[in-house]
Amino acid sequence: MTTETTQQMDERSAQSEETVLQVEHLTKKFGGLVAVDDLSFAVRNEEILGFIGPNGAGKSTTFNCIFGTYSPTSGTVTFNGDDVTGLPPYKMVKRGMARTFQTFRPLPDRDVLANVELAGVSDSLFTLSGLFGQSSSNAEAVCRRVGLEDDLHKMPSELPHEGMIRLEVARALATEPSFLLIDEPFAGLSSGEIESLSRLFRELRDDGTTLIIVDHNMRGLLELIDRAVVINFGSKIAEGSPEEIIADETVQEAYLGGEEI
Ligand SMILES: Nc1ncnc2c1ncn2[C@@H]1O[C@H](COP(=O)(O)OP(=O)(O)OP(=O)(O)O)[C@@H](O)[C@H]1O
Repeated sequence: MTTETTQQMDERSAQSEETVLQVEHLTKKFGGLVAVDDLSFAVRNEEILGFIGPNGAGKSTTFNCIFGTYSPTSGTVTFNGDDVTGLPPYKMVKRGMARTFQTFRPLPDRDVLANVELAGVSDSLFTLSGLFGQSSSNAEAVCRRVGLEDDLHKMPSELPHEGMIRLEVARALATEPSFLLIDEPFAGLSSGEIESLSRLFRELRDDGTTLIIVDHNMRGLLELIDRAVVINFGSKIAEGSPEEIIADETVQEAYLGGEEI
């Protein structure tokens, strides 16, 4: 039997402290279809992890199992050291996780500021925080944070596409998360817009937020992320730095047939 040295124990402890999200042997079946198949990966504190895979690979299903929208068929999700498998989304939000949606969901009849304000107010605090104007000043700060300071009183429909994405991010940030799941932020954006949004994600990371960014193609993503996990048919096919991912033959094969790396 080998005995662990103090140095090894310190290293192991430092590693586990670094891990904020651990997905282990996650499987999600829809009837006979295995959408996520025994998937394991970890997300480290204050990194931007790219979660990449072709269309239908199982990215949204994994995302939904982490955030509690779906209960996994089997496997576990550990967040900040606690087993959170199957906890509903509102409990995940209370624990510091937030997400954006690919399909925008702002309240169409409220302006930008009100949308962010309402996203950040928990039911029990609604009246109290409204009374003291607390939620409004927080919401304004969040809008400034994401670059919507000149659009506070615009209706969502008046925002350009990039503005809508920023509003989605602001609504997620209004809950003061330490961990942010971002779903396909770059679809339909120009290179300049991708660069500017990437700057925001980097700033959030540098301020202490951990991010997972999901996308089916890698345009814009590889310059932004610290590491990537690539999945196909519900299973992990590669994990590593952007350089390692680009050079990976299995990834290249998965992306043959029209998908862009
Ligand atoms: N609620 C559901 N019921 C049945 N099948 C589902 C459900 N959600 C997803 N699937 C199936 O699970 C598989 C993985 O889908 P998922 O949406 O997770 O992939 P994805 O990688 O997010 O794809 P995309 O990039 O197109 O969003 C697909 O075959 C999909 O049809």
